[in-house]
Amino acid sequence: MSDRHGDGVRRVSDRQEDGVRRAMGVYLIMGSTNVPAGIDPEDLLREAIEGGITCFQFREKGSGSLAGEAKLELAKRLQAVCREHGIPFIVNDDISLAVVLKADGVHVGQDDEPAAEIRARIGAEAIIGVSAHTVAEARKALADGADYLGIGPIYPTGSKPDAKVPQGTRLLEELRDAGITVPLVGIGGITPDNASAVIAAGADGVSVISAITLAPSVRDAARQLADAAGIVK
Ligand SMILES: Cc1ncc(COP(=O)(O)OP(=O)(O)O)c(N)n1
Ligand SMILES: Cc1nc(C(=O)O)sc1CCOP(=O)(O)O
Ligand SMILES: [Mg+2]
Repeated sequence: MSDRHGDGVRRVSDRQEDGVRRAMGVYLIMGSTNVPAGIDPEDLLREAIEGGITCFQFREKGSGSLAGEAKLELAKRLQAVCREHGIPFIVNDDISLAVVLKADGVHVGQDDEPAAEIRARIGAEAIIGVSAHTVAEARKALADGADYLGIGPIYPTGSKPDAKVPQGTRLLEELRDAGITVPLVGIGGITPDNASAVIAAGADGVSVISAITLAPSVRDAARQLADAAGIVK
């Protein structure tokens, strides 16, 4: 841990921050409800990794999602695939699950547990991602110890019924103009066609659900997003 930004807040070390920045490149989010019928989530994840994703978030949420033992089993299977390939495995919302699995990190929103409390539960080395929709929310998340920020929705999304109004790339630009240097990832309605605009606005990467999970070729979609994000293999 280090107080590299001189603000008294403990975050992952400089070396880890470089790793987090790289991991933001193409950040796939998926739970069982995002996977087309007849496809094994593990196979979809493997194909996305072949295509070049750099981070994975397990987000088991919404109508028809798994709970209890079934959720735990799916999370373990997907974490094993990530481990095989050196891809960070991040858990959405469910801090207890992240602790049980010794996940690489968690992602939380404004209505979830504050980052400062999460750090004490998941340990010094784990990555904490926080969603922010304004510069003020971003500053608060960073003061609480967030290691990266998820900024969205950039474009309209069909994957999150309670998503806020899309705000384009404006906040990414504002955050960089305000001197905020932490890793940022754009989210919401991002596709291979618009991903480069998100990077040009200051994001270190793009986070997607449907652009990969619903693509005719998962591998090609991941590869196109990696190209748009400027990822050099
Ligand atoms: C990378 C990333 N960015 C933003 C979100 C959204 O988180 P949140 O606002 O908590 O909403 P839910 O995903 O929990 O519905 C995210 N999950 N990942
Ligand atoms: C999980 C999530 N969070 C968002 C936010 O704006 O915070 S948008 C979103 C869904 C992203 O899915 P897709 O890539 O299919 O648009
Ligand atoms: Mg959340």
